[in-house]
Amino acid sequence: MKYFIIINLHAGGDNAKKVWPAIQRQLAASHADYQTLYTAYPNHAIELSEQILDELDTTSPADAVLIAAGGDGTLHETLLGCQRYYQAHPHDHQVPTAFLPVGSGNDFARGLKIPLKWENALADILSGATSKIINVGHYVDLDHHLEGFFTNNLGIGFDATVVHLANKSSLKTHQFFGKFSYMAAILNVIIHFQGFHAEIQPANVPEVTFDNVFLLTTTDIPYFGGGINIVPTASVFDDHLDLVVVEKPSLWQLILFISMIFLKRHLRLKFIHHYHEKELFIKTNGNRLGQIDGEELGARSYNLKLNTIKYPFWVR
Ligand SMILES: Nc1ncnc2c1ncn2[C@@H]1O[C@H](COP(=O)(O)OP(=O)(O)OP(=O)(O)O)[C@@H](O)[C@H]1O
Repeated sequence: MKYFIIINLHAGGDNAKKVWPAIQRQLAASHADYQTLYTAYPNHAIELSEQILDELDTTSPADAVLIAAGGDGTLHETLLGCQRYYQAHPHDHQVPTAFLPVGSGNDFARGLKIPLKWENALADILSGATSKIINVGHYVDLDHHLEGFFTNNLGIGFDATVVHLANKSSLKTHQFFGKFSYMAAILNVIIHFQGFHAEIQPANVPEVTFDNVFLLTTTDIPYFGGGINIVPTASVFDDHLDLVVVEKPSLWQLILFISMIFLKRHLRLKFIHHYHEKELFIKTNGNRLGQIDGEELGARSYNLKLNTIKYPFWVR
């Protein structure tokens, strides 16, 4: 196997930089044939994966594996580059991507049961993993004729507002206080959040309208927000997406929601709506923040079509 590692040394509040020498030692001890590409700026992993696939197209080694080393953002960018490349250059054999989790949230690794200890994750990549088809979330912005992908989730409302506030916090990059910036952001959003209007159109089901939405998240994996088990049954191995709509809860409903999440029974609550669909249409009103795999989408109204596309993933 020839491994192409795209590493974001800044992932996990520079955790990737700290562990990179040890990763290189494990690669050498395993006699792995690899090449490293370092991301130099945000979104660089998109270009790097396109560049690798372009080079591989001329040499076409069938035994190549791309490794995204970083957090969920680095994986998102790497897969986005792959999708863009193969959309422009359709190919019978697509190079699989693996994930080495050295970031902070690592929801994708949790969702696919990839070991959170990078030593074990790397050992799996180097031996035992094979190429398996996963279903990556795909959205089309119907108003702006744009499209994109998500490996984890696409959220409008509560989760996106938390991401936005945490990103603005001066504590974000601090190894210890970074976690508190998220907690402070969550508390702030819960107190001040104004519900919004949303129309949902699942395939083959009549349109549903909600007037006071708190959280509207479409997920490809069970987790969001750094380990919250929002849809325990969600899986990238089926071609469905899971949508969770939470209407603005009262204080006691919020306490109930949080407690039931721990029991994995929150989806039975009356003010929570769960859809498991191959295709979804979502329309929201007003200036609302959105997030995709933990990255901000901006504040606007959304008019989206969502489904999944298939991609080979290198996993045990
Ligand atoms: N050289 C760089 N300098 C600054 N930012 C970078 C660089 N390379 C990548 N980035 C950006 O760093 C951001 C965070 O990366 P990533 O999501 O992988 O780590 P994380 O936030 O620690 O992990 P997680 O998303 O799992 O919480 C991404 O938006 C990415 O574009």
